[in-house]
Amino acid sequence: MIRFDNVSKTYPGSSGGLREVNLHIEPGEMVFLTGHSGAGKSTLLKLVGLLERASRGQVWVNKHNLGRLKPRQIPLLRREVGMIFQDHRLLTDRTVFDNVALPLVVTGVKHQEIRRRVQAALDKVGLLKKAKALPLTLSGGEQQRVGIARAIVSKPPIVLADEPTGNLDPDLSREIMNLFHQFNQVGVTLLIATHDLGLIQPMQQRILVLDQGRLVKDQAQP
Ligand SMILES: Nc1ncnc2c1ncn2[C@@H]1O[C@H](COP(=O)(O)OP(=O)(O)OP(=O)(O)O)[C@@H](O)[C@H]1O
Repeated sequence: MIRFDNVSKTYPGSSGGLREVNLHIEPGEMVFLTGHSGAGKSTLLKLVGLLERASRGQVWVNKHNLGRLKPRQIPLLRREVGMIFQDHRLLTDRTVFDNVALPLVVTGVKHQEIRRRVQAALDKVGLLKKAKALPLTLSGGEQQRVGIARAIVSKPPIVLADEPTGNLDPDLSREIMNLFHQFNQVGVTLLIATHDLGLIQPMQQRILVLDQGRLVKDQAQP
């Protein structure tokens, strides 16, 4: 589902990035990505989500070689990858419904279908009753769940999350992890970057460790 062949990423004027990363994630896996601050976790996710391009090597996502994508194929790939960020990135002047609907609106899905799918996504994250609320009237955990609903509304086979529990207390963090686990149970491939080892160790999933841009450990599911 996700493959890195000798992938390096350099940023102009920075020693950070990724160095010769090789990696293979099968369909339906749930994988955690960890490592010190600046180790390259966000960079790796951005390469999968096409927010950055590799400097060397090949990134494959759902059978597409990202270095060879034609411009018209980019929106298609974006629909196949849902992204969740620590800071939610919600539009504060739009309702919860409108925020979740956004990925469908930009790809021209019909009004009725949008309604049905947004309701289904909000139901999954337990926020149907908040559809008309504005994001800033919600708690941090609820805002994060809106971000998750937006990431899954187009039913992507791959979901990436960058520090999704970074601002949440331990109970809410476990709630979010349970949600991810439920998505994984229905076949979604998940790649989740986090510092929070205490949260991920009990989940008994595969853990990848980055150190200064190198993949230094790939610890299989026990
Ligand atoms: N757009 C950019 N321009 C220049 N350097 C960058 C850019 N993005 C990331 N870097 C550098 O690449 C390195 C890896 O950054 P990245 O954000 O991938 O790390 P991270 O493991 O996600 O860190 P954190 O846990 O602090 O979010 C860092 O040294 C960072 O300064």
